[in-house]
Amino acid sequence: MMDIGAGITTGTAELREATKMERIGVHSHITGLGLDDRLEPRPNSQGMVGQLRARKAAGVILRLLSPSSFSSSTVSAAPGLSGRAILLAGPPSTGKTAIARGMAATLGPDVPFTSITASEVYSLSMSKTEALTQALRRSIGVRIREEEEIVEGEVVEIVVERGITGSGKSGRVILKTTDMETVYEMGGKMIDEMTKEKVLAGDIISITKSSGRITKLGRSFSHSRDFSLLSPSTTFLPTPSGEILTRRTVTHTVSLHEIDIINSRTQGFLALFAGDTGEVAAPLRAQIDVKVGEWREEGKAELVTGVLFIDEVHMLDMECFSFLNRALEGELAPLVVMASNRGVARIRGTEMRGPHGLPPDLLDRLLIVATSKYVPDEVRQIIKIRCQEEDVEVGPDAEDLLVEIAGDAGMRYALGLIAVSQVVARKRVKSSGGGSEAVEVEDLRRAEVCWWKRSQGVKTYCRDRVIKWMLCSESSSKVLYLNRSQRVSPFTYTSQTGILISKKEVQDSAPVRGQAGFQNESSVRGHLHAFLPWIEYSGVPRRLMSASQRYVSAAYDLHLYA
Ligand SMILES: Nc1ncnc2c1ncn2[C@@H]1O[C@H](COP(=O)(O)OP(=O)(O)OP(=O)(O)O)[C@@H](O)[C@H]1O
Repeated sequence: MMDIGAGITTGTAELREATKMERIGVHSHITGLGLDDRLEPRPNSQGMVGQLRARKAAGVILRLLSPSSFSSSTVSAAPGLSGRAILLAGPPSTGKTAIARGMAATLGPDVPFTSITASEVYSLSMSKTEALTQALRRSIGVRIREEEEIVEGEVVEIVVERGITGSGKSGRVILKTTDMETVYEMGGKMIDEMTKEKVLAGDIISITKSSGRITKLGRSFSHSRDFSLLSPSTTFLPTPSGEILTRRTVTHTVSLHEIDIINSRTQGFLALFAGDTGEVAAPLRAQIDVKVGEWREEGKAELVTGVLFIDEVHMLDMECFSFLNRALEGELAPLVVMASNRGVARIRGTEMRGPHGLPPDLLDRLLIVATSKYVPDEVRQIIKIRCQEEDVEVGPDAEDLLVEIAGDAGMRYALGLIAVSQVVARKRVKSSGGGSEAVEVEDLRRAEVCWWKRSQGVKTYCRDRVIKWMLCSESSSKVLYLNRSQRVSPFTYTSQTGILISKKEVQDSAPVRGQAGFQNESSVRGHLHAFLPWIEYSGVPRRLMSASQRYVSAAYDLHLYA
């Protein structure tokens, strides 16, 4: 563990050991924002399709944050800025998270990117503001420069001697450069490291003096004829020149949050791997901020402003919003990118409604980037990219159908069908004893039977709610028969509406007859919540639980608005 001073450590050695596992994820096809050097969006690049204006806006914002992310760019770089916030706003499945992923991929390798969903802040183990503080501090990097002493040279000889009892070992290694040769004594730990790395005479190695870490750089050209010791991946290098012991500057980037946890007495750095880091005491954070400030003044460290992405931001409540307002004004604030698919929605923790479920004072601070629905050609391209990513072959007719399904039931549903229909296609080939495994229309149709669309789910939801209400004797709700149409009885439409009730059950629930007004017709048709501003015998507004198509029957709540 590296100790920079005054007991504050950064633990970079352990952190660098962590490896990442790659897999095909929902956004794994996205490798950037698909912009050219002038920050102009290409129609289809780096896995991103369409949303040209939003992608360009995201690119410009990143430029403000991290000029170095566009090192090849011809656009002049602005100084790094922090504490900015943007809101990606648009309907579901229009690529808000995808754009955030593209931003993350565009940032330099040591620029931190943290992604959370707003509902993650609600936890029993820590307060909402602590969860947000940790997320914000994860998104600020501290780039630390250190001088390291390195021993680098070609191994001339390794000698290991064991004690008479066989327990203790000691030894020496002779290293050379073109200019000098030196003998180094080795203890047991160093010998173990050498054995682990399989170091032999003729290898070119470097040893970090502070940690004793050995890195095998390759084999010397002078040993290129030792065929028995060569593998296809062997790298040949010339014997190094100059001094064996050299100094070089190394740079590590760790996040403020990692420094907090490593220095927290109750947590320790292992908590970083467990994920559950618990709360960090405020005085410790203040101490770390002061120390980082000192390192900056001494030129040992610099701050790297990263990105915090908060998906579904409308799920945050008023307490979180006011905390964010203040946090964004702090010196150690990252770029905060929020996303919401809500239009006007209730601001959690209040009775007020606001655009995207956000309070006006936070909205004032945001740059809003809108995403819009895709045209069928863009949907087709996204589907093609995903098929390639998931390694699924789809026939031309099936591709047309997928585009149609995406328009009808949403992009996510169509993308979800790709992998599923491949399994169906494979089963078809197996049972018919041969044929192409490419997904065909019939495979998609079969997959559709098993996986419901959103609209089917809504119908079942409403049906379940209505049945529950009907069978509950103490329910505060009532059924209202509107009888607007003389042509139909209330039960003619049960299969269409999904309200699977028998005539008897409805009669048992003592319905009220009358007329009613509907505030929102589309909600009524879709069997969602809506208002009944009036019903025939009462001017008191009610909450509508569910209604059949053509307004023949409706279930409403008596108490809520009485
Ligand atoms: N422009 C795009 N280019 C490539 N893939 C895209 C694009 N837009 C969306 N996708 C893909 O479509 C799927 C849904 O998109 P995404 O999750 O980004 O939507 P969203 O706007 O965040 O939705 P929600 O509001 O429901 O969270 C993902 O697999 C995503 O990678």
